[in-house]
Amino acid sequence: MAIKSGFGGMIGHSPQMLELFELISCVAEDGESTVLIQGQSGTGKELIARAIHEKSQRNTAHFVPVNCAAIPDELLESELFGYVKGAFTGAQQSKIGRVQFADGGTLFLDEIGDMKPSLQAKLLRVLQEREVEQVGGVKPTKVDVRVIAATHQNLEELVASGQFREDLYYRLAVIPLIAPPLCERKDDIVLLIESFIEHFSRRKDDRRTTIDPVAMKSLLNYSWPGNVRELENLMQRLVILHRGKRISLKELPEKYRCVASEEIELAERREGQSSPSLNPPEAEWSEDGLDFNSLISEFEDRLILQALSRTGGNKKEAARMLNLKRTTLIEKIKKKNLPI
Ligand SMILES: Nc1ncnc2c1ncn2[C@@H]1O[C@H](COP(=O)(O)OP(=O)(O)OP(=O)(O)O)[C@@H](O)[C@H]1O
Repeated sequence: MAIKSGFGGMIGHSPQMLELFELISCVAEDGESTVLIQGQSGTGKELIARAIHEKSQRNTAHFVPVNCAAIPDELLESELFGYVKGAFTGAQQSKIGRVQFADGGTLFLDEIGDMKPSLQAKLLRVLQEREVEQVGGVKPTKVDVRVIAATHQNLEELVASGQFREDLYYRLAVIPLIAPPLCERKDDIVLLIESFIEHFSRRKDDRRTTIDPVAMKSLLNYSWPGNVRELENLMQRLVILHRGKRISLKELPEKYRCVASEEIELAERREGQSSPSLNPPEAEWSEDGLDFNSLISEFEDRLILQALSRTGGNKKEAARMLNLKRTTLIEKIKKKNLPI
């Protein structure tokens, strides 16, 4: 489930993601070269492929995803290349395959490392000759597709062990892209959490679920082996179970509690203290009017403390959320002597 914002539905502001967005724009502009996306499961490989398609001139034709690992070997060939009437028992009429369906558009071959060798040879032909031959057919048909392949496996190792054709590997890897694992771009975690909470909250009502600083720190410490998919699923679960509440460490499932015991104690001590309200302070109108500067300053304090509490004390993130320069935020915290 993709969130409809960010770059082509991709959320991220870490240097790795910004670099990736730039690469996607270049690749989309070119429109022809084959792309190989490598990365762990759940890192957004399909989102990357969709973004390349959507931002390219091919976006008026189909984006056709095929998961090579999910379709049994014996069916994958006819799914990809189609078949002519009578090609095998049950082929009562001809059917075009997904390669042809993607004509003018993009064919996304997910889990390409699982494709069996005989199909790899047929795919190589599509890439080299730009033509496709249906199962049982005699005449090849010209096709104009951009192929984007993806895998969570190390294709170079598969080539070295003889499980993947070297010639196909080089044909696919004209433009290699890496989807970075979430643990290597922790800068994105807070942003992703906020986006997912907003997305899942919007469904029923506007009450917003929030994460307290220690729970946030714990989520930042976690290693995220399932990457963005795992984070997305956890946020969906938390929003459903604790709609509109403030989530603390105890609401997180056991494996996501990754802070030292001293911090847990500290969190428990802080539990008693109320969190700063985001509402503007009550204005006291007297005959002389009101103290404009101190009211504004008080509201400023609340906004800063809220931002820090939402980011687990991360000043860089808090500054981003407040749309302030990091140095400006640090100056304000010092000048106001805020309790952080
Ligand atoms: N940068 C991102 N911003 C927002 N959502 C993301 C991002 N990356 C991944 N997702 C979401 O995470 C989920 C998994 O993404 P996707 O299917 O593209 O990953 P994948 O690498 O192709 O996974 P797999 O290898 O298991 O097929 C999707 O719901 C997707 O919308």
